[in-house]
Amino acid sequence: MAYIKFDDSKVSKFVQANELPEMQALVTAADQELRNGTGAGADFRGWLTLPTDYDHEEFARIQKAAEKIQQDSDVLVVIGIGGSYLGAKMAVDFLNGSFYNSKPKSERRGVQVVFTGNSLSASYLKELQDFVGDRDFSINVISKSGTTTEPSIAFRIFKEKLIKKYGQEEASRRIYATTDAKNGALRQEVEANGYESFIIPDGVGGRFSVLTPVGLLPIAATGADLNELMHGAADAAAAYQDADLSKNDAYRYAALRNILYRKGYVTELIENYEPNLRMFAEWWKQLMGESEGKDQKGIYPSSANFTTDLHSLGQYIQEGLRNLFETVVKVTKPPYNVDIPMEKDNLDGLNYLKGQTLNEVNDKAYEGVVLAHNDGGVPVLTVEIPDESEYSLGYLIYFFEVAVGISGYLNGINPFNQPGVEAYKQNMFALLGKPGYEELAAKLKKEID
Ligand SMILES: O=P(O)(O)OC[C@H]1O[C@](O)(CO)[C@@H](O)[C@@H]1O
Repeated sequence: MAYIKFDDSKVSKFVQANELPEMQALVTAADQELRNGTGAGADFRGWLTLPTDYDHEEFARIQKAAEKIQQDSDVLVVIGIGGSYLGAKMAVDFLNGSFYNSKPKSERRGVQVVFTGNSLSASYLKELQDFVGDRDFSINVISKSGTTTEPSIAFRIFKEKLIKKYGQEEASRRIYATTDAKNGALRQEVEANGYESFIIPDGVGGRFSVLTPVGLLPIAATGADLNELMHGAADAAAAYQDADLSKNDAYRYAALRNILYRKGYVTELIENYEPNLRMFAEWWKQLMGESEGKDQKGIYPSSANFTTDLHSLGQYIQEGLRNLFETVVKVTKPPYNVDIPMEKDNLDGLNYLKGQTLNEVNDKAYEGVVLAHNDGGVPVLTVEIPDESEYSLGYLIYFFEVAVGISGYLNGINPFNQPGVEAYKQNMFALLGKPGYEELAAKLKKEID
């Protein structure tokens, strides 16, 4: 039986029986492009084999570094943006729950892990500095280029704090840099100051890098089991190899979302019923959006957190513009369950829930929502994982990574580049007065005035 249960029964009202088989030839062609490297962006397929083909010496070094951090620090400050942030944050939340950082030390497997360098908010940076306060801390700065503005500024600020507290030598021992093997500003700084460093492999783009040191060091710092994470991803890599749509649910998901897209369902909402999967949605949005939104086409990836958003977005999903479809990531057995107390007076009328746990109530909400939204004209796909273990997360990550590779080729784009991200950066550099941008600065100034 498949480890991830993929349920597409709630798209049958919207997709004719012949449509999926008709996609098989295209999926087979997309599979060949992906596997044989004949598709666009082929140099960035390193993630395909990553779960089994990684640097084991470096993997062991990451675990050692995490142990050292756990011994000498209360907090690990992780600095990065985009693919150098979202995967790590998503995994830390998924595996450790919503209140991990607030738990007393004795109830945590690892150190507190906080994230910065993912915005230009001075207030956030200040609040985070105050949060770290006088406590012992280390830094994991993550940047392939080393020149991305947001993490570069945050790194300067936390590096200054680290040097003030420990002096240059000890500060250098508390900085872990995850960056390119040879190139970039951060690599230069590593060489100059002797920081311990980990490598972002060349063939793995930022949004596919969660199973590289980019994600692995912050995850390990929380005490999570990296071997199980990689094991889950490796088993998924083996499970999702067959191009046959009847045997490969990740490919089936890719094909169905393309069928829906061509009918006008141009927005996909990734949904969860567990708050610690909120960041999973953010990771998925980058994976899908940066991979597919190009050449003036692509599904717009959005998200909703249930049941919370049923009381805000629920109205729109039920009755708004009919261009939405939903993909629910469902957890069969969340880590905890809660009994609902019965009250003698039953003033709120809740005693009808007698004998039902909160997880059962949540499951009924899911079932009710799927039926209601389906009736309202919204196709719903469900990707169900058994639990919130490291193994399941590794499996799930790979499911969506391989699906977006196939999906991108089905839609005739290069799923592995992100040229559009540069546009705002160029303008920002010009407006900030960065040397080399004088001409653009003059042009923008005219437009602004
Ligand atoms: O790791 P870097 O070079 O700081 O880049 C950060 C992120 O910026 C992007 O290049 C564009 O958003 C992402 O793909 C990448 O993950």
